Amino acid sequence: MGKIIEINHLTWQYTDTEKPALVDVNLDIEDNMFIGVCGPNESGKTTLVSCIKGLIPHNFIGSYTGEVRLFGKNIRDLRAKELAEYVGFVFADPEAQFTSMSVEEELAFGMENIGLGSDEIRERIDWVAKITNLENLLDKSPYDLSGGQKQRVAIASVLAMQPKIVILDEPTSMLDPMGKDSVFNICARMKEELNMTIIMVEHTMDRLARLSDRLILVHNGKIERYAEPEHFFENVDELVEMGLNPPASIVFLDQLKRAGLYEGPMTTSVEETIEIAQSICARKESVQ
Ligand SMILES: Nc1ncnc2c1ncn2[C@@H]1O[C@H](COP(=O)(O)OP(=O)(O)OP(=O)(O)O)[C@@H](O)[C@H]1O
Repeated sequence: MGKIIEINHLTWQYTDTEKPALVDVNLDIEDNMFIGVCGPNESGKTTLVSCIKGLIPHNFIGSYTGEVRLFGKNIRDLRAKELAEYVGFVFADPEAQFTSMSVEEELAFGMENIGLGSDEIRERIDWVAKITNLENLLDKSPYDLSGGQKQRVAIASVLAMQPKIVILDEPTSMLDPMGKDSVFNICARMKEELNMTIIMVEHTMDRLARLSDRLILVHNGKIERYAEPEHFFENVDELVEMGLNPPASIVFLDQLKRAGLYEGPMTTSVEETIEIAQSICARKESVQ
């Protein structure tokens, strides 16, 4: 698997602000990964993903040093059309993305903009509507849908463009638990079945940690940690100090470690955590 995103010594400061929002960021992301991005408020998460989408520096004013490369090409040299083919972006507020009066038109919009033919557009609409379970809503106004349905429309319109990378910035923050589940499930399928690279900024750590191949911790504009979940959660105290809310299974295993009852690796899987707890109980019973 090759690197598809490379960030080298990236520092970015929005104009008229006192300090850089990102400071000397270095990051490599490989193909077909699910990357979870977490960190406290105002730490630089949205800024980081905006740099990967090329919104920074193309659409913002500020000072930019270092470089971001997508598929080996400097993002500064990529045109809007190429960027749209490489990277799709889903916002927290799906309505911010809507431009049409029906779901079907909404899904077609981006494809019409890049000049796809009507047969290709029809085929892709049917394909994304199936994946995101929107088949019965195509003639509805996107504004009349539930929060979860709206977010599925936003994701479907990004999927229809078939980008290699999909970035989602707090996509579930406005959704109820069912809406959250459906967004997480669709994103998992996008990675597994469509081989996309998913980068998700998210505060719901439990679900994010379970799906992610790697987690990034952004703190004060820097990448403080970039690791597989098992290693990411090794020092729980430090994460809590930095404003994170680790998943319940991690907090539980950390307590077992402190009590001298467990020495193995951390896991975010509920099933594995139960097995660990059961084996500790069995050990204790056999000693008594
Ligand atoms: N358009 C902008 N103009 C000026 N400063 C900005 C702009 N957007 C973000 N910032 C500043 O950059 C820093 C990082 O903000 P950013 O939105 O990237 O953080 P975040 O981790 O995504 O926050 P949150 O979790 O609250 O959404 C903050 O200090 C913020 O005030």
